[in-house]
Amino acid sequence: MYSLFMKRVTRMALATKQNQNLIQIAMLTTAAEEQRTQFKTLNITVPNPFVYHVELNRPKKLNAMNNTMWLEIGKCFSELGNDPDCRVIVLSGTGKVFSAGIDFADAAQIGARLSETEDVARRCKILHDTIKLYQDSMTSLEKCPKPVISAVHNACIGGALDLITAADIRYCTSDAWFQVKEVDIGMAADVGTLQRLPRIIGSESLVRELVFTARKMLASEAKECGFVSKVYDDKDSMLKGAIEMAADIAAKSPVAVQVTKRNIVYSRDHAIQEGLDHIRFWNMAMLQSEDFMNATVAQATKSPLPTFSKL
Ligand SMILES: CC/C=C\C=C\CC(=O)SCCNC(=O)CCNC(=O)[C@H](O)C(C)(C)COP(=O)(O)OP(=O)(O)OC[C@H]1O[C@@H](n2cnc3c(N)ncnc32)[C@H](O)[C@@H]1OP(=O)(O)O
Repeated sequence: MYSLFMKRVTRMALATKQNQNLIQIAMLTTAAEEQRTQFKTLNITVPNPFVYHVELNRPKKLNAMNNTMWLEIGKCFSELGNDPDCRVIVLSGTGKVFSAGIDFADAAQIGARLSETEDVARRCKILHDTIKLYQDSMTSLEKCPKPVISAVHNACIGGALDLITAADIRYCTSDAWFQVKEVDIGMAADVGTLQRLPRIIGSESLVRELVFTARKMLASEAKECGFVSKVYDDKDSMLKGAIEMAADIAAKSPVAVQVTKRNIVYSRDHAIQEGLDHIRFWNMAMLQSEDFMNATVAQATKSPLPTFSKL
């Protein structure tokens, strides 16, 4: 009699748990729906609990980055950075290519504004503010404490390469190619590539070759030099792999993952002792978190990974 009662209670508890999971996915989908409608150039979905998929979404223009897209990337990553329902972000592009870089039509509009402005100081202000806005847009990926996995297929040119240098993890398809195209349009790259690329690929010589010549780097070379960590046969398998990796990270303590990201970014830009000081101050607080206690007990007792509350 008692065991029958327990079986019923267990079944009810499981059903409640399943319902809770369904409710959670439904709530996340609604939140993503709200975000999706908010953006004109980005498509946002939630393929797994806590995993957000952001797609550059101007396929007819090969996801060229117009002013709206620069603005929306910054807004999107800063909002997801603060959203407790989001723990990891996969970034990809819809349509034929990942992105053809800056939108020429929008760049021409900036040119038109400049030509209407007579004074050099005012013209400089227009350019300064535009470059700053675009820089901040790219840096929003790095400032977002949630890991960003970029998944590139086919072309990734100019501004698009600036974008993925600010991501945490880079995957691509075997047909992907990368091009620091700026010198070919008569400018020095100014929104992140020159600063981040040398820190991603070990060879300064290769970086300089790529930025001075604007030659294409194919997927095989990108893998060989460590720019991407995985190459997939096609886009479907890449997105599946990226989302699986994201789900794996999302199951871990958000405290551990986010403090890790903040500190790896900080340590890249500081001396070793400064990095050590930084993490010491973070962890004198974070090691008191329930996540640390629960995860340590689970590891020590060979129990499954606990579930962690939202952060
Ligand atoms: C403050 C400054 C901050 C940042 C600066 C960044 C600098 C850069 O990003 S430099 C890189 C600029 N981009 C390029 O040079 C790439 C230009 N595009 C191409 O070379 C080709 O389109 C391609 C990627 C090789 C693909 O070729 P193909 O398959 O033949 O397609 P297309 O017919 O050329 O293009 C289809 C469609 O997309 C439009 N388009 C492509 N690229 C852009 C772009 N960068 N800006 C605006 N529109 C673009 C193209 O015009 C076509 O549109 P239609 O309406 O069908 O004509």
